[in-house]
Parts: sequence; C-alpha cells; structure tokens
Amino acid sequence: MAQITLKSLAHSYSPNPAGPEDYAIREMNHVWHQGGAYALLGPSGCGKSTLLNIISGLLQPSDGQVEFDDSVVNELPPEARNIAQVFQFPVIYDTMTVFDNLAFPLRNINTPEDKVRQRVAEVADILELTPLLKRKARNLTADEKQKVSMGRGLVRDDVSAILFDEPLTVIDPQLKWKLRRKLKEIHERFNITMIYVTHDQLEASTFAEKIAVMYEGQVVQFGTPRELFETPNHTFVGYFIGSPGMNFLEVAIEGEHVVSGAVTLQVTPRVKSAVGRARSANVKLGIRPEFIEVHAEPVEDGMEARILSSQDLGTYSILQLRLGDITLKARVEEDQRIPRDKAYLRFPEQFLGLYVDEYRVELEHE
Ligand SMILES: Nc1ncnc2c1ncn2[C@@H]1O[C@H](COP(=O)(O)OP(=O)(O)OP(=O)(O)O)[C@@H](O)[C@H]1O
Repeated sequence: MAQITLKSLAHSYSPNPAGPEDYAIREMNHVWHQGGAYALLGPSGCGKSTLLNIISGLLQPSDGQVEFDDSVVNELPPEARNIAQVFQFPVIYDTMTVFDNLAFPLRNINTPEDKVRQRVAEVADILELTPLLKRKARNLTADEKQKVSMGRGLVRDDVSAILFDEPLTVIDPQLKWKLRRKLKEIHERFNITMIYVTHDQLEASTFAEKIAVMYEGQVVQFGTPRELFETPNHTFVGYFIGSPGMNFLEVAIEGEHVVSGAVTLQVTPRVKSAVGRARSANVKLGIRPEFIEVHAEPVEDGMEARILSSQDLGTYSILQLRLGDITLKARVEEDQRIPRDKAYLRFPEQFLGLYVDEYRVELEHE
C-alpha cells in the first residue's frame, strides 16, 4: 500500500509539443493518500485515462515524477508497481472458470492455494459471484463478466492501489448502484487506496471521499463532494457539478454599480469592492440555482426578471429566467410559491462566488 505523489507531472502524446494545448496532462502536483477512496472526475478528453495509465505504468510521462511513498517509479513497468487496474470493458480469460479467473492474480504471485481459496471466496461473496464460480467465463452475461473483471482487481490485498477506469459503463443501471455500494464496502474493509475514474458526478460522489475534478489536463479542484458544490474553485467545477450547474454572470464596474451587460446588479458593498479590485477583464459572479432567492412580489433590492419556463421535477421546479439579457436558472422548492410571469431575484452575498480569470477569489473584508 502506498501514498502516490505526482510531482510536476506533464504528458504530451506529441514528440514535439508546441504549447499547453499539445499536453494531455498539463503540469500538475497532486497527492493521493494511502487508504483514500478517490474519484477522478471530468469530461471526455480531459486526460483521466492518461493520468491513470501514468500511475499504473502503462504510459511513461514526458515530464515530472510519479512516486510511491518515497520511491520514484517512473522507470518501473506495470507489473513491478503492484497496482491493480479495472478497465471499462471486461478483461478476463473466457476459457477459464470464474474461480480460476479470480484466482489468477494470486496464483501469479505464488500465493498458497488455501489463501487463494479464502480470498476468492471472500471476493466472490461480496460481488455475489459464488453461484457462478464453476462456470466458464465465456458463458457469462456482460454484467457478470465485468463483475469478474472487478473481482480480479480486488482479489489481492497487497496492492499499492486499485485504479478503476469507468468500470461500470457496461453494467445495467440497476446493478450500477449496488456495485458502487459494494466497492465502497470493500474499500472500508480493506483500506486500499482506490482511484475511480468517471465522467458522472453522481457516480463520483457516491463512491469517493474526495474528488479530483479534471479539466483540460489539470486537476482544477480536489475536495469533498460538498466542497465542490458549495465552493467551486473554478468556473468549470461550478458548471460541471450540480444539476443544473452554477449560473455565471460576466460583471464589471460601471460608475457606482456592478453591471452584467446592460443589467445593474443589486449586490452588497463588499461584493462591489471585490469586483472593483479584480485586475482582469474576465470577472464573473457565480451563484447556484439553489441559492437564488425567487420572490413572486417586489422585494427590497430585488431584481425583476421574466420567467421563460418552469420545469416541474416533483419536489422542486427549475425556473429559466431572463434578467435583462442574461439567462439564469433557479431552483424553487415545492412549498414555495412559483411566480407566473415575473419574479424578483436576490443573490444573497454568502452564496455568491467571485471568479477572476475563471478561478475563485475570496470576497475579502473591507
Ligand atoms: N494514444 C494517444 N495518442 C494521442 N493522443 C491521445 C492518445 N490517448 C489520448 N489522447 C488525447 O489525449 C487527451 C486526453 O485523453 P484521455 O483519454 O486521457 O481523456 P479521458 O478524460 O480519459 O477521456 P474519455 O473519458 O473519453 O476516455 C485527448 O485529447 C485525447 O485525444
């Protein structure tokens, strides 16, 4: 078992990278602590698989170091790194039985047969594969095959880490939920570092204690699901986490006011002075749909908005609103009165984030 440290790590698939856009991983420093349950979350193409393959040794980084505890492992091949990896599609031997498939990684390191039997029984039990142990793998369904593939990743208890690359893609939605719970249970039981790659925020937050959000080859935030929701460090995290994502308004100071396009925003003096201090033309205010106050009647400092649509989602509704030339989304709970055509909006200061050049900055005290 190990702590995995990435030091000034970068990777380009091009032999002569000309600029940052030629890097699948842009320079990053990151630590995965021993025993953590982590998710690596981001959209397609952001570099998740590249990063996993660098950790497992399938890929050599073009720059920087990968360390397991205090040893640099850049030169070590995958088999010497003691890492288990579970891929999107099943990697199993069709002609072997389920038992032999599960036993394979253990027999490969000359584990005594009684220990093999004990570990295979344990993992088969957790993954509900016990009735299938004697079956040939080729006769299994796609779901069952992927469970065996996961079992092969989980069967050794001496690995430095287990890396999962979207392991539930081929699994039926009903079973996905159950398997995620099982992985969590296994993590709690065996205290192995697990890194789980996904592009699905729900999958990430049900599995992981901490999520690394990747965007354009970099980890833009590493935090608990709650931190990512409440204080996104980067506008991308705001968009990507939450359903719907955070609203962002491009803002500037005009005379005495904070404006967004043609709209004068009602904000506190503290927000105004923070916007005024920003030394960039790229300044945004972010607020989650959950935190916009929506009133049916005029209120002090309320900003009048038109309601474009209202989507009833059972216990809450999502309103699409037009504030001047800005489109916003707001969430209204079922016990709240939903205005018909017009609404009056307030942006409570404690829920506003200020973003300069896409990164969050504190609203300092006066
Ligand atoms: N073997 C390769 N050769 C050249 N470019 C590659 C190679 N593999 C990946 N890339 C590029 O590197 C970038 C990161 O890809 P990567 O597969 O790591 O992203 P990802 O986040 O895992 O995406 P997905 O979720 O679609 O698998 C992408 O621009 C991709 O096109």
